[in-house]
Amino acid sequence: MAAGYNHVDIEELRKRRIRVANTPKVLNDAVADIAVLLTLAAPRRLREARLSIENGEWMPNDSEWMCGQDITNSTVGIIGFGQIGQTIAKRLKGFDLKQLLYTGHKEKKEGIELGAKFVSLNTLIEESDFIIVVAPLTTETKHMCNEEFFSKMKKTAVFINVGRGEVVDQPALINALKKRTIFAAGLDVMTPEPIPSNHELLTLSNAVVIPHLGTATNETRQSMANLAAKNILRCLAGEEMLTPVV
Ligand SMILES: O=C(O)[C@H](O)CO
Repeated sequence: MAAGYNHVDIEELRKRRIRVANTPKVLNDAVADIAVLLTLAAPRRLREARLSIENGEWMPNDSEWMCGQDITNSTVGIIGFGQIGQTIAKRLKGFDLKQLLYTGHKEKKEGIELGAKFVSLNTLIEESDFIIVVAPLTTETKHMCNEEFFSKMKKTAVFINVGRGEVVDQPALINALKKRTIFAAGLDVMTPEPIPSNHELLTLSNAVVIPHLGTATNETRQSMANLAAKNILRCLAGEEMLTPVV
């Protein structure tokens, strides 16, 4: 029950003639919502803000205290423009911002229709105030967000990942957050998953980290289960599955 199937050995299954289906589309809205949630939470320093209350450090008389970054009028870059990427872009239109898109595939008319602009990866990294990664894990995307990537980001920029943890060279991200060469990160995915509770990533005040909750709503999990069950029944009946991978 997932859209991504990087955790499944497709070649081996193909060889053994075992059929595989995933559960795309029905989860687009829930994952896009989590992307927007992190795109708001990370720049507004949600983790740090909550901790400040617990630590008795609420400082209402300091006008600069706990200030974050505005999303309105910013430039958001989305890496990966499949169905989830498109759903995120639609939601972000409501924030009056400029959208840059990068896809390893052909430019899609849906992007142009949304008023977004397809650009090179370099342009996206250098010009974005927010970078949202929603790309699947492939041999091309593995560790795509590495030391060089983070070094080209603006110092005030925020990095969001709702795709797969392995798209990011995580030690490079941790380094950038620690040295504050980027402002913050919002992560629904990481390596490994589940992440050990004493992992360094969880100690960083400028990282909002949640445990791969992209599809975790009752409605979406129900739709995913229905789709998976329909695929199984069709497969057993010798019919084409609705969302076949193999
Ligand atoms: O790929 C997906 O569907 C989500 O990330 C859940 O695994």
